[in-house]
Amino acid sequence: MQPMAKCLVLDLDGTITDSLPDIAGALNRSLARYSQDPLPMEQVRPMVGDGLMVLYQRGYAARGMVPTDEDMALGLADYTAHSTEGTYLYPGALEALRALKAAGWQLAVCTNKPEEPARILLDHVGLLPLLDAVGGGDSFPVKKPDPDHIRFTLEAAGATVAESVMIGDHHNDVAAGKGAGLPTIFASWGYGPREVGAEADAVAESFADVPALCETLRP
Ligand SMILES: O=C(O)COP(=O)(O)O
Repeated sequence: MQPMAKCLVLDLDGTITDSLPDIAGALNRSLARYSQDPLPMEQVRPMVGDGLMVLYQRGYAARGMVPTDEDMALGLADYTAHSTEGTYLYPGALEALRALKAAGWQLAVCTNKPEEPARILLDHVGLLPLLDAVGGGDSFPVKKPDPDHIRFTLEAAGATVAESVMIGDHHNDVAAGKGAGLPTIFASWGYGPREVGAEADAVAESFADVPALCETLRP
């Protein structure tokens, strides 16, 4: 029987792309509708990781407010329309992912960001053609830290848990990866606190480390 290809499952925000400026921008435009001062980017950073809806709830809570369903719907549409303006790939991402692909690895993104803006962003940075699946925060009935988000994404990629590795910068990524039975890599350049690295099987200091760590974790 043909062995299954190995698969690297990647988180998006804070792992592949620095998306914080556009996420904070959309949140602050939403708050501005209520004449609220913008939240500084450093205050928004730890609010990222549980999807856009939770981000809006956290951002509004910081101003003593609760977003309405309309705020959420407008926020998603506004973010989707502006998600590529100030968002960039982390250094070495394209090179590392091309190298893994050339070595026969499959690549899948598992993000809590809704699938539509995730695909727009991945297309914009030139990664979409390299990917075997994109599992967004609204693609399945669950999202990270639920391990099923990873399992469903792997299934969409035609890959198996037994041959896969997870990389992410957030506790949710490591927890979901471990819960699904994958070895995990902490992306130390992202938004997560350094302590998350202690929960993972390996720590990558930069994208250049990733191909070798994948081969070590799935020889
Ligand atoms: O949109 C978010 O809050 C986080 O998305 P991520 O899962 O790609 O980090």
